[in-house]
Amino acid sequence: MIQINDVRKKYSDGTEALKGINAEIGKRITSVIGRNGAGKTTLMRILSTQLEPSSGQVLIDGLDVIRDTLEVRKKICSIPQEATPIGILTPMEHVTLYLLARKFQYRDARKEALNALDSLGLFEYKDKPSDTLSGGTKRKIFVAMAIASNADSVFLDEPTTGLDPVSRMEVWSSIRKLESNLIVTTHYMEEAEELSQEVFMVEGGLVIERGEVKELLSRFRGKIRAESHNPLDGSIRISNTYVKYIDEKEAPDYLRLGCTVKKVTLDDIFILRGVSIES
Ligand SMILES: Nc1ncnc2c1ncn2[C@@H]1O[C@H](COP(=O)(O)OP(=O)(O)OP(=O)(O)O)[C@@H](O)[C@H]1O
Repeated sequence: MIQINDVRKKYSDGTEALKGINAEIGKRITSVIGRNGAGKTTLMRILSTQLEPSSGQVLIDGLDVIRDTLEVRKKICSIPQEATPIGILTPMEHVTLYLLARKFQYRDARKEALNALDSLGLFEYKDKPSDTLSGGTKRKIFVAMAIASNADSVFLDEPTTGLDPVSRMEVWSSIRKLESNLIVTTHYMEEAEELSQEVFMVEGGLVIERGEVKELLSRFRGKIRAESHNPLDGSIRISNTYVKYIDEKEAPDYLRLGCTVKKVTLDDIFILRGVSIES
C-alpha cells in the first residue's frame, strides 16, 4: 500500500510542481496521466526516493520514503523516463547485473532475466551490445529489469514512449503478469484504459480526477465525440478543432456535415473539464 499525504514540491527556482497530492494506492495497476508539465515525473521521483518533497509524507508499506529510504529502496523498482543503457553491455548483462545488485543468486538472476527478455520479444537481441539496438529496444531493457525484479512496488515513468504498437502490447502483457503494486505514467490514454484498474489525472500539480476507467467514462454514456474544423453549435474549441459530444444516434447527421466521429476516451475528460456535456 502506498499512501501519499499532502505532498508538495517547490523547486529551487520557485516552480510549484506539486501542490498537495493525496492518494492511497493498493496492489493494482495505477496509471498517472496528465499533460506535459503536470507533475507526473516529480511525483514518481518522490515515490522512488530520488527527490525529497518540500512537505507532506509518502509511506510505502508503512515505510517513510525520507526516514526509511534504504529500506524503501529494497522494496521498490523505479525506471525513470530518461534511463539509457550502457552501450557495451547487452540486454542480458543489464538485467542480470541489476538482479545481482538486488541480491538474486546468479542462477536465478539469469533465469529471471531470460524470462523477462523473452516476454518482451527481446530474446534475439539479448546478447547484442546495447549501442547497436534501436531506441525502442533499449527502452524495453529497462522494462525487462522492472519485470524481472519482482519488487513489491514498481514505478515506470512513460515505459512505452517511442515503442511501436506491437512492442507496446508486449510491454502491456508483461506488465499485467506482475503481482507488484505498479504505478505507470503515460501520455497514452489508450494505455491507461487498457492497463489500469485506477487512474489518477494530474493537472497543475494536483489530482483533478481519480477512479476506475469505467467510472470516469460513465459520464459520457451513450455519447460520442464529433470533431470539425468549423464551429458546431455548442462546440468546444481546441486550437483549430471544434469538439462536440453528441448522442450515438446523431452520428450519421454529423458525418454528413463533414465531421469526424470518435469513440470517447479519457482524453475527453481533459477536454471537458469544467464543462457539462448536457449543456
Ligand atoms: N529540476 C527542476 N527544476 C525546476 N522546475 C522543474 C524541475 N523539474 C521539473 N520542473 C517543473 O515542474 C513542473 C512539473 O514537471 P514534471 O517533469 O514533473 O512534469 P510531467 O508531468 O512529468 O511532464 P512530462 O509529461 O512532460 O514528462 C514543470 O513545470 C517543470 O518545468
